[in-house]
Amino acid sequence: MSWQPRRLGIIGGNGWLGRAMAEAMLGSGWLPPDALWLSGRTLPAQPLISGQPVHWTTDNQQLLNQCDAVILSLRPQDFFALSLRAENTLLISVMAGISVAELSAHAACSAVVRCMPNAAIAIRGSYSPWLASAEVSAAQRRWVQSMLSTWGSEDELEEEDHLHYLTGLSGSGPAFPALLGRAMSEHALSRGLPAHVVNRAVEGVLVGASPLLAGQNEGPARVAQRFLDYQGTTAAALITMIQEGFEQAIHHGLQAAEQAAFNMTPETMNSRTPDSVPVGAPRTKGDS
Ligand SMILES: NC(=O)C1=CN([C@@H]2O[C@H](COP(=O)(O)OP(=O)(O)OC[C@H]3O[C@@H](n4cnc5c(N)ncnc54)[C@H](OP(=O)(O)O)[C@@H]3O)[C@@H](O)[C@H]2O)C=CC1
Ligand SMILES: O=C(O)[C@@H]1CCC=N1
Repeated sequence: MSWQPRRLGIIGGNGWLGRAMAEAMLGSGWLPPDALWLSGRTLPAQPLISGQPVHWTTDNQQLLNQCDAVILSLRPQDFFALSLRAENTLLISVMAGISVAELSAHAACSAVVRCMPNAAIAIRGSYSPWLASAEVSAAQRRWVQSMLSTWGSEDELEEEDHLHYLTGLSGSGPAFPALLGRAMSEHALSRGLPAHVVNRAVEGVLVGASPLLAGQNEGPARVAQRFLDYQGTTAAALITMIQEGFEQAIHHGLQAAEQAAFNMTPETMNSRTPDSVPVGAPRTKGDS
């Protein structure tokens, strides 16, 4: 038996992720535009999604009344201020750190899905792990899987702790190669190389070479080991990076993200302002 909502809504539809999800679902032809409702606190300057007209509203309750499945895509710190009654709705949250129990209690709703996509939805390359409350039927789960497939790949999880962990690893993950690229660019520029060459060299590494790690190939640990065994210039770089704490820094970063996901309170949410820890100039305990 299959399950199909009459209409799908996205609360926070004009945000970074909300719009990307909508573009993926419409752009792939998976959802017709008249079956999509989007809401925001303000109406968008560009209302078309994938060049097609959809329903926009600033009234979340109107959206809830129209839709049998609703994605919550607002910032976690805005969630508890949201007035929501979604008794007969399949509620799907992409919000970091808000648990199934919190979603269910705040929205008066028992059929709840949490999933954690990432910014690669924009190119339909997101990895989106997800989990569902017991009240979500097998048919609804299959529908969720087919929706997530329009964003990229997916896996159903059994433990919410794993979703908290993956919020850091894969949800935040697209930022990590970007940080690596930034560090490489800064070093090359400081050595006087032309900016256009630096940009193309870094892009060649991050975008051109990453498919070497894809699916059926060797996997990152084997690739790194092959270069270490080669004992050439690459090994010189890798050994120094490892000795300087590269892997430890990654492990600590993933742990920090996991803790942030576990510890989503209005206080902690508002404390990570962009200039509390500037990228490229990490603060240590002694800094003022
Ligand atoms: N960005 C990412 O890479 C990822 C984000 N996430 C999660 O996705 C969620 C959305 O993130 P993101 O898209 O980046 O955030 P944005 O800030 O870009 O978008 C959030 C949107 O929510 C809207 N909004 C806020 N309050 C309300 C409300 N009461 N009613 C309706 N709309 C509201 C805002 O609309 P307006 O502008 O009109 O106020 C805004 O467009 C977050 O919970 C985040 O944890 C998960 C994985 C990856
Ligand atoms: O940085 C964030 O909080 C969001 C959630 C996971 C990825 N981006």
